[in-house]
Amino acid sequence: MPPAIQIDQVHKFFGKLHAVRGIDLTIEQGEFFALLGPNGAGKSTLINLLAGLLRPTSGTLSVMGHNVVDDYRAARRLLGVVPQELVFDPFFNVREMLRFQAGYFGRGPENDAWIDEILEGLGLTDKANTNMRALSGGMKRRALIGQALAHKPPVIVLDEPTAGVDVELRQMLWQFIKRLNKDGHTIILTTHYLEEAETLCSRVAMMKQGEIVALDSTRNLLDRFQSKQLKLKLDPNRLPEELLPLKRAEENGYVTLGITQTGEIEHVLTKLRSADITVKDLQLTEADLEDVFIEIVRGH
Ligand SMILES: Nc1ncnc2c1ncn2[C@@H]1O[C@H](COP(=O)(O)OP(=O)(O)OP(=O)(O)O)[C@@H](O)[C@H]1O
Repeated sequence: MPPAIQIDQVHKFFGKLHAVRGIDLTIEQGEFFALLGPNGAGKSTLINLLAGLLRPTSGTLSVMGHNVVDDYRAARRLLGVVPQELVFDPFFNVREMLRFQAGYFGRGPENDAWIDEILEGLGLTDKANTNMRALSGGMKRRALIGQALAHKPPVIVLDEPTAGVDVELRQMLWQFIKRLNKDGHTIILTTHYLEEAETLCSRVAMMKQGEIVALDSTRNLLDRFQSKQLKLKLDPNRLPEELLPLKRAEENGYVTLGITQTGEIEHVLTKLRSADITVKDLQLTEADLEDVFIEIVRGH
């Protein structure tokens, strides 16, 4: 079984700008994978390279074993990418647009049941006969996601699918995408909502300045980094010197300390007690993917 995605030593230059710097990445079939990184890290460039919209300066990329340059048609048919902009004839209604898109990739009437599923999964059933021009911005966005899925591709790339989308669609979209993943589709997601990546994705790559700076299971990333935060309400100017190295943040009268094990809480409290500092409130939270992300992106 070929991997869903195989990327070997890929570089991409835009003039002098080295946007993708020697990426190696294998994503197996059936994974729910997150590609994260700050603005300008190179995520969209990598996705555009996968979709054959850009050519790598060097290196190779393949989708389900098909090289995206030499075997473009086959690779493209196996991939569903939400386009940056809707490309459709404005006179089509939603169902016609989806059918047309599927037809472009060689699917015929046998695909109609799938199109019904997409319409339902994205909450578009009652808009199926509405002209594309007449859709609201949010509905157009749903149609855009539908367009990427219309030919039932085994590998689905969602680039910021929930940016600017309301809560209802977000929930609906995730339910639908989770089901597709359960049915065997490989999902690759880029998002700035790290909570989404944390709850949905089993493996994460973090990119920075064209490179992958972390690649691991979500669980390992969360475990590897300092995993707890202790928030204390106290006078920040009186924090004993021994505790300063643990300090991570200070806001609204709370000081946040990073700790690795619960046993350390006792140590912190003893120090505060002996310095005669009153703690007015105390909260203990697990670090999340956002903390890991900030730590990694800062550290490189
Ligand atoms: N067509 C292009 N021509 C020139 N430079 C480009 C082009 N596309 C992207 N870049 C540059 O390549 C770098 C990577 O951009 P890219 O859009 O891949 O980042 P990103 O990680 O997707 O960011 P964001 O989270 O903001 O979408 C940036 O410095 C960007 O300005």
